Amino acid sequence: MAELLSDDQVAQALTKLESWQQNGAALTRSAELASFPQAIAVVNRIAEIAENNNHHPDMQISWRTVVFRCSTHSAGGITALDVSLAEEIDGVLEVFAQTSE
Ligand SMILES: C[C@H](O)[C@H](O)[C@H]1CNC2=NC(N)=NC(=O)C2=N1
Repeated sequence: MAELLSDDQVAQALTKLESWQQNGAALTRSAELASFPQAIAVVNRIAEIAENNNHHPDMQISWRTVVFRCSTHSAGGITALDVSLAEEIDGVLEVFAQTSE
């Protein structure tokens, strides 16, 4: 089972996850996409990644804005799996940001 990260380890991870913050037992970020269809495309791509990794974020869609929340339910907090998932989410968002310019 994935081990909970210490506060220092979370802080260290956040130095490389500039769009993310810690909210209690989760890492969270918000992203505004170019359109609602783009937001749905991002959610679908991340769903594929999450399913492949068997580690799933919470995703709240509000028109073009998606809020992501990464926490390891089985551990009750933030683990390395959440840091990796946040990095993957940032990668997807970078691809969609470039295509919408
Ligand atoms: C049975 C299945 O492997 C587990 O429920 C997985 C699925 N996806 C998961 N996702 C997240 N974020 N946390 C988990 O503990 C988790 N567990």
